[in-house]
Amino acid sequence: MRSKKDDRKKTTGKRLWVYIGKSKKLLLTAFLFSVIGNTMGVFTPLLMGKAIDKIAGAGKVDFPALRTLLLLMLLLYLVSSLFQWFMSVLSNKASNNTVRELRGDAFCKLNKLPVSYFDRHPHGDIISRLTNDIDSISDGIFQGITQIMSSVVIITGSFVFMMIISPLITLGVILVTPLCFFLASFIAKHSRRMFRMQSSLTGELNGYAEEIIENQKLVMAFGYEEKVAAHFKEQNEKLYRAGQKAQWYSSLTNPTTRLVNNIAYVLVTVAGGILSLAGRLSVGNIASFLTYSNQFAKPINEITAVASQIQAAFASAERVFALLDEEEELDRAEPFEELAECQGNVEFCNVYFSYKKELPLIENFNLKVKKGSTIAIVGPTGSGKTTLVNLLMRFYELDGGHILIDDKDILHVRKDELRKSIGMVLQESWLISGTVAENIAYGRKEVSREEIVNAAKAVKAHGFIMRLRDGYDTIIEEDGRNLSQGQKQLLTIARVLIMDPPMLILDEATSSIDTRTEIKIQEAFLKMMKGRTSFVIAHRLSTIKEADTILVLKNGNIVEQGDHKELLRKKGFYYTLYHSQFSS
Ligand SMILES: Nc1ncnc2c1ncn2[C@@H]1O[C@H](COP(=O)(O)OP(=O)(O)OP(=O)(O)O)[C@@H](O)[C@H]1O
Repeated sequence: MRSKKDDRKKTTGKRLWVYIGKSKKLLLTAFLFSVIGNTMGVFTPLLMGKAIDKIAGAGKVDFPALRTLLLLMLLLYLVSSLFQWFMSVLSNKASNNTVRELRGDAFCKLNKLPVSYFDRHPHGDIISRLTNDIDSISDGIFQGITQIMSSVVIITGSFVFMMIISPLITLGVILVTPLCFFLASFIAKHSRRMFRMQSSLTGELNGYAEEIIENQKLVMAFGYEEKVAAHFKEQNEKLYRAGQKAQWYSSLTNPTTRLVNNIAYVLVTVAGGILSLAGRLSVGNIASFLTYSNQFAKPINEITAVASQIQAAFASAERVFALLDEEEELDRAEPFEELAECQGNVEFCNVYFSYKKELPLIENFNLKVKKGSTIAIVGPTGSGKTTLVNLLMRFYELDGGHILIDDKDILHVRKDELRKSIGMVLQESWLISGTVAENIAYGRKEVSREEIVNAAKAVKAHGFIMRLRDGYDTIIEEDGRNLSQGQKQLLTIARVLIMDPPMLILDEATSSIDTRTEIKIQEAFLKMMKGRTSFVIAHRLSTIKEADTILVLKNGNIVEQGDHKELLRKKGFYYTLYHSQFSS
C-alpha cells in the first residue's frame, strides 16, 4: 500500500520536474556535452592498460607506441575536461532558471493570497520560503543534475569496458552495487524527515528574529533583552539539533557505500591476480579493470553523497509548493459588475463575520450610507472598527450577508477596481523605500511632478518636503525612519489625494503628533473628505461632531447611531463613551 508520504514525495518530484523541464534545451545540450566529455574520459583507462602492456620488462619497452598512447590520453583528458566544464556551466544555468521561475511564482502567489494567510504565518517564515528554501532547491538541483548526467555515462561506459575485459569479475562488481543503493536509500529516507524539520525550524527562527528586529525599541523599553535572547537560544538549539541529526544521517551514506566498494575493490584485485596467473588477463588488463571498477563505483558513491542535498532540496520544495497551493483570494464572483463612475453609496446588509469560526464578531450588521456623507466610527478598543473597514476593502470575506456599493455587491466587483475607489489613510503609514515623490505617486501610474507638488501643497506637506535634503527626491528609508509620524501621515494623505477616490477610509492618529502638524492633518482630512463618502475611525471630538452619522460600536454591533446631539440626548452608551473619552 502506498503511503501519503510517498504520494507527497512523488508529487513534489513531479512538480519540481515541471519547473526543471522548462530548461529542456539547456539540459539536453548539457547532457550531450556530458556524454562526449565522459565518454572520452571512459576510454583513458583502456589506453592506460595498453600503455602498461607496452612495458613488458627491463629493456623491453615499446617507446614509440607508449608515446602515442600517452599523447592520446593527454588529449582525451583535456577535451573531456573542457566538455565537462561546459556541461557544468549549462546545468548551473538550468538550475538558476528553475529557481528564478519558482521564486517568481512564489512571490506572485503572495500578492494573490488573502490577508488571513499573513495573519496565520509569521512573516519571517514566508521570507524563509522565498530565500533559504529556494537556495536549498537550487543547490540540490545543480548537484543532482550534474551528478546524474555524468554518472549515467560513466557507469554505462565503465560497465561496457569491464565486460569486454572480464565478464566474470564484472558480475561480481555488479552484485555489490544493489547493496550500495539499498544502504543509500535507507539512510536518505531518514535524513529527509530531518531536513524537513530543519527547514520548518529555520522558518520559525526567521519569523522570531524578524519580530524582534521590528520591535527592538519595545524589547529595550521593557527590558526584555534577556528573555528574548533565551527564547532565541532555545529555538536556535532546536534548529541546531535538527541540523545535526539531518547531517548525521546523511553523513553515514558516503562512508557506508565507500566501505562496500572498497571491499569489492579488494576482491577484484584478488580475482584479477588469480586470472592473471592463469594467463587469462594481462597486467595492463588488471590495471584497466581496477580503474573501471573504481570509476563504476565512484558516481554511485557521489550520487549517494549528493542524495542528502537532494533530500534537503525536496524538503524545501515541499514548503515552497505548500505556499503555491494556498487557496487564493477570490477575485470576483459571477455576474461581474463594473464600478466605473462610482458614486459612493454604501450599504451593509445582514453582514456576519468572524476571524475565527469559534469567536463570532460581527453579527447581522446593517448600515446604509448616502454618497458624500461622513461616518464617524467610535467604540471601545476591540469593538470592530478596523474590522468594518477591512470588510469594506474586502481584505477578508464575509461569512454571510452583502456589502453593496452603488447597489452592486462588492463580491461581484474586481478587487483592484474596488480598492482603487477607496482611499485609505491609516495610523501606521504605509511608506515604501523610494523617493518622497515616488511615495506620493504610488497609487497612480502616470503622475506629473506638478501634480505631486500640488497634492503635497494641498495637504501642507510641501514646506517640510522642501526642507528635506533632496526635496521631493529625498530617499525615504525603510518604513520612513527618517520622517516623523505626522510627516509620514501627511505624505499618505497626499498620496490618496492624487488617487482622487470617491470613498475614503481614515484612521485618525491617536499617537502624539505636535499640535501644528495635527491641525495640518485635520485640515488635509477635511479638504479630502469634501464630496466623498468617508468612514473615519474617529478619535477627535471635532471630527465626531461634524460627522453626518456617528456609528457607536460595541462587540461588533452598532449599539447606537445618529448625530452628536441626538446621541448625547439619548444618554446611552455614546453619552458614557463621550464623557469618558472625549469631553475634557
Ligand atoms: N487578524 C485578526 N485575527 C484574529 N482576530 C482579530 C484580527 N484582527 C482583529 N481581531 C479581533 O477582532 C476584534 C475586533 O478588532 P478590531 O481591530 O476591528 O477592533 P477595533 O475596534 O478597531 O480596535 P482598536 O480601537 O483597538 O483598533 C478584536 O477582538 C480583535 O482581537
